[in-house]
Amino acid sequence: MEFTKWQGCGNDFVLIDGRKQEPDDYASFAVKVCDRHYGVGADGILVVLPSERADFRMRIFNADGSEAEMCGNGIRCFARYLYEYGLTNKTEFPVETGAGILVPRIILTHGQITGVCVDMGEPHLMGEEIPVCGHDGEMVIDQPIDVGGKTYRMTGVSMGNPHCVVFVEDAETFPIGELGTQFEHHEMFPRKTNTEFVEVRDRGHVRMRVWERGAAITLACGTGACATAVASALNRKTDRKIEVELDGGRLLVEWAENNHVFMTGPAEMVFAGRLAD
Ligand SMILES: N[C@@H](CCC[C@H](N)C(=O)O)C(=O)O
Repeated sequence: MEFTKWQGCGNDFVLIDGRKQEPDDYASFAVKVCDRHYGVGADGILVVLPSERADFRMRIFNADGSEAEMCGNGIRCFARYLYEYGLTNKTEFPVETGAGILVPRIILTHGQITGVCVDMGEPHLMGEEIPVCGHDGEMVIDQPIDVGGKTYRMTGVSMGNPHCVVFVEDAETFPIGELGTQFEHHEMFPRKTNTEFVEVRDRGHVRMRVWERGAAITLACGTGACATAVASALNRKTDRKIEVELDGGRLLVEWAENNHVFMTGPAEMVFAGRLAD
C-alpha cells in the first residue's frame, strides 16, 4: 500500500488514498502503521475518500485506532496533498469531515505554497454538544474539575471533537505527562477529551501544550489551538485573533465575527513510501 507521510507543526500523519486501496480494518491498520518502532510512526492516519456532499471526504484515526471527528493539522496536510498531487486544481475546496463540511485554502506566495488556511466552522459550546456531563443547556466556562487530588478550572469547546482547555501559570513545567491521561478519561467526558494546557503570554499570544485523546502528548493540535482561541476569548484573556505557540510550531487562529474559526499554518510532506504486506 502506498502512502505519504506529512507533518503540520510536528503533528504527524500517514496519509493514504482510500479510493485506490483500503485496509480491511482501519483501526488495527492505524495502530500498526503509527507505531514508531514497528511501523512508519505517526500520531494518526488520514484517509482520502470520495464524498457526495463535498469535493472529498477525510477520515482520521488516532494512533490508538480510535476514529476522531476532525483534525486541524491533518486537514491542512490533506489539502496540500490533494493540490500537490494534482487531484484538484482548486486552491479552495470543501471537505466532508466528521465535524461537517470544512473549507481549506492553499496559500500561494509567488507560486509557492506557504501554508494552508482552514475555515474550521463554528465552535460548539453547549455542554451536551461537547460533550461534558452535568452541563446540558449551558456553556462550560471556567468550571471546576478535580484531577489528581487538585481542582483545576476548565473551559469546554467542541470543534467537532471535544476539547478541555485549562489555563496554567507555566505551560512548560506543567506535569502534562502525569495528568493528561486523567483528563482524557475523566468521568465528565463521556467521549473522552483532548486537553490543552495554556499559558497566556499576552492578549495576542498564548503558549499551548496538548494531551490528545487517542494519541497522548503530541507536538501540536490544530483543533486544540482553535478551541484554545475560543476559550481564551470567552474567558476574556485574549483578543479573538491570536498566535498559538505549540511544542512543534506556531498557528494563527481567529474566531471571526461570523462565529467561524480560521486557522492558518504549515503543512509539509516528509516522504512517500510503500508499506510491506
Ligand atoms: N491532532 C489533531 C486532532 C486529532 C484527533 C484528536 N486526537 C481527537 O481524538 O479528537 C488536530 O490537529 O486537530
